[in-house]
Amino acid sequence: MTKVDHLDSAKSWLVWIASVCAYLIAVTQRTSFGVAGLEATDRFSASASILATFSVVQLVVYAGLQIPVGILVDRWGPRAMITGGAALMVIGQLLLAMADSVGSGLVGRFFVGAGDAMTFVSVMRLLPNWFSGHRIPMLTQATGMVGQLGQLLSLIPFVALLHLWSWTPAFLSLAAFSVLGLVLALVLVRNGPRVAEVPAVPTRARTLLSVAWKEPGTRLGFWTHFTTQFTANVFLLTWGYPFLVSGQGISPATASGLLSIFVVVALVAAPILGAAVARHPHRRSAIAFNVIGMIALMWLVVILWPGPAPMWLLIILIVCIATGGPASMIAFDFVRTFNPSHVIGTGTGIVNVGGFLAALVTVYVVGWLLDLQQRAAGPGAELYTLDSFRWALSFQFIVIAGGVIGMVVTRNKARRAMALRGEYPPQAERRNARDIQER
Ligand SMILES: NCCCC[C@H](N)C(=O)NCC(=O)O
Repeated sequence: MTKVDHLDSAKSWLVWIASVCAYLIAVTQRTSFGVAGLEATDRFSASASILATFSVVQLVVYAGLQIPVGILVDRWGPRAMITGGAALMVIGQLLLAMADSVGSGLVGRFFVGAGDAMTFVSVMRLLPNWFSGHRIPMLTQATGMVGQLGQLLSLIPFVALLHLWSWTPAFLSLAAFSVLGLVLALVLVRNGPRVAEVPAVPTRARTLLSVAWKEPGTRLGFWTHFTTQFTANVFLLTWGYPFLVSGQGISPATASGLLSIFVVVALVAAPILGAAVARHPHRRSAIAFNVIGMIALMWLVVILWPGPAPMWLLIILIVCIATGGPASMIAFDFVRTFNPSHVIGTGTGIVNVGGFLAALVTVYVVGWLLDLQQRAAGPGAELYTLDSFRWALSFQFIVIAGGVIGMVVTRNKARRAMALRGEYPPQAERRNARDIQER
């Protein structure tokens, strides 16, 4: 087999399908605790803030492990990491199934977060090993899209099992589901010839990190992920539901319906963005800027709207925020195309911190601003009012502005580096410029 014969082969598709299934299973484990909130409150006699701690622990573990995981993917290969991640999730869900105190529950959730953190970066790392470049933008989007369906498995069959069988058997079945991920990774996932034939490249963690970070394209990816994805996370993970119900005054059932738009938009927008990125690789940042601009504009309109916003406006807002999810996958395309292959895992890990870091900071600051306004309004004041949400959610503009500055600065640096290598402006633009000069 020559170096590229294996690309886009039947085996490539088999490896991709198996690894995406492992990612879908990881997303199911990730989202399972969120849908078991009421049962968890009973089981652990927990308050709302203790329940929130479970989510925060998981997010912190996930974001904190991205860079070490990325480095390990480059050193050990994606297969070992996906298998190890599935094994950790089995342990985590077994612990959670047996847990009867907050402490033991948190340890279980820690293992689930750690295993989950090992999966996505590894799946992304497999793509350039098994597929040719023109297919990767679409496959990147498809990976994100299929993975998110794991959320539906939590929402429907897992919730049904929880009600039918109660806590322990339901979480044991999640552990069994992760065993399936482990077996799939062991039996079907292969790192691919490129990884197997790696020449003598440096594998010291510090070297991998420094090579990936020094590449402006990696930092462009970081800021792109940071800016495109965080508003969706903030909305879905914490503040969307109270903003819609208590701020905008819509019913809980309608609010849940509005939140489900996220899944639909992800399914529709992902192939469109994947095709756009594949056709116009030199317009990737412009595509991301357009999505960010739409999100910022719609938030501005909703926040400035006198009184509660009409339903059509809320729907447009949610469609724009939700498009940020698939748009964030552009960030991983930057990593792949700007970095040498031996640091793609490390670069992907760095980039994947972006959106989750921005979301963690924003979730916290929005909560803090809501509390602050309630205290300032005096005793008996309501925590969630439309006006307090307006001010608190405006913090997102600061994060967006910071992210856009990061993107512009790193994009310029990346373009300068490409120009030095004679790769920028792209050929078509160079041809146009020559034609104009010759006329
Ligand atoms: N269709 C939306 C997919 C968004 C995925 C997201 N950009 C991401 O970074 N995912 C990482 C993960 O571990 O799921």
